[in-house]
Amino acid sequence: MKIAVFGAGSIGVYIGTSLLAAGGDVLLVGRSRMRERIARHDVLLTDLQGRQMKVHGSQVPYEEDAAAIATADLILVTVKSADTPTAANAIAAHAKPSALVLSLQNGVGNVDVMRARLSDRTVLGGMVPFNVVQMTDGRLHRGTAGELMVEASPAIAPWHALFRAAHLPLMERDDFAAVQWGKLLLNLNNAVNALSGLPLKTELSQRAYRRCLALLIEEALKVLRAAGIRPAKVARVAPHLLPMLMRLPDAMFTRIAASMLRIDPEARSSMWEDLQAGRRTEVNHLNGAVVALAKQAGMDAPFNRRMVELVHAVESRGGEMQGPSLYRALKTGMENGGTATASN
Ligand SMILES: NC(=O)C1=CN([C@@H]2O[C@H](COP(=O)(O)OP(=O)(O)OC[C@H]3O[C@@H](n4cnc5c(N)ncnc54)[C@H](OP(=O)(O)O)[C@@H]3O)[C@@H](O)[C@H]2O)C=CC1
Ligand SMILES: CC(C)(CO)C(=O)C(=O)O
Repeated sequence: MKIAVFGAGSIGVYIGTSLLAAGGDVLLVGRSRMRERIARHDVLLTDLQGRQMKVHGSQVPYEEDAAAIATADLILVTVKSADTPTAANAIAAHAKPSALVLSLQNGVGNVDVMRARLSDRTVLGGMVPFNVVQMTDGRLHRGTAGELMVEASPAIAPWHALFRAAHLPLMERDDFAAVQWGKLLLNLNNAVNALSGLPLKTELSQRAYRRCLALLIEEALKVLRAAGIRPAKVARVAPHLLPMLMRLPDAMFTRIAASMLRIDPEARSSMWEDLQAGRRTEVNHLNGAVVALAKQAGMDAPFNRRMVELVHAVESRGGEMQGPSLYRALKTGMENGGTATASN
């Protein structure tokens, strides 16, 4: 049974190569940059537990033509959210009708986007709790822990053994919308992290950045409550405790929330990687999803709205923001509703 990874970047190559090394028949579909990188460096996967795995580049099937997914029985979609419509169109054009499509993306809207375009196929949601960064030395480094979650379905049954063999067990969840919102609350840190320019651990160790995150999560929790959505606990801390924990002084946070800082010092958010690569970010699909849900519920979400503006300003002009400036900029948005500018 064949697996195609559609959008082989950080997550796609990490998961695809892990499945390949575990004996899976895997094909990666992506861009020339990654194909060349794999040919040059092989694929070296490392993680925070010190595990290392090297797969020779010549053993990693990598195609740039989407038509290569034609023989796949499982298609893992690992493009960024803005590319989901293109991925769905390619699947509609080339994949077997029986192929199972599994989105391993952040955000709450990708599965619906694909289902709308692939109404005759099975499309499931998946959630990747851990972080993978492309290091300058060619490694793909997993910097946090956690198990993959997937929407419960009989269609996933044939794939459990392979994922388990690849040290990527799949946890089936009946409450998948809640899982996605639970993950999205954590992803509100992606923008804070990207604007900080710092590794996740350094950023989260600074109260000024955590206070920004507390504003964003607290607002999102209010919006979710108004919309009747209960986010699931997808990490060690329950969602409603996050704002209080984030606001603790550094010494207390380090002690009480030690598990949240169990992050490799090199780990960064995927949005930081986008800014570094000069790509558009997923901010519209993360903080923007809170703003959109607020609108549906007849509310406003000014902190998340402001965050979307700040990230767009940095996407076009570059720059980083220190914690206190970012906090002031979020609060300014609340008070004035003005247009964001990136500053220090
Ligand atoms: N990185 C992480 O640690 C985590 C990421 N996620 C989520 O996983 C998803 C993937 O993230 P990540 O792996 O970081 O993203 P990447 O940008 O590293 O990988 C996506 C890849 O897909 C390529 N791509 C886009 N469109 C196409 C297409 N039509 N055909 C072929 N290739 C295409 C992109 O190329 P190009 O950019 O050149 O278009 C890019 O190389 C996102 O939703 C992210 O939020 C979830 C948890 C952790
Ligand atoms: C794992 C996590 C939460 C790390 O920030 C992530 O989802 C991302 O980088 O997109």
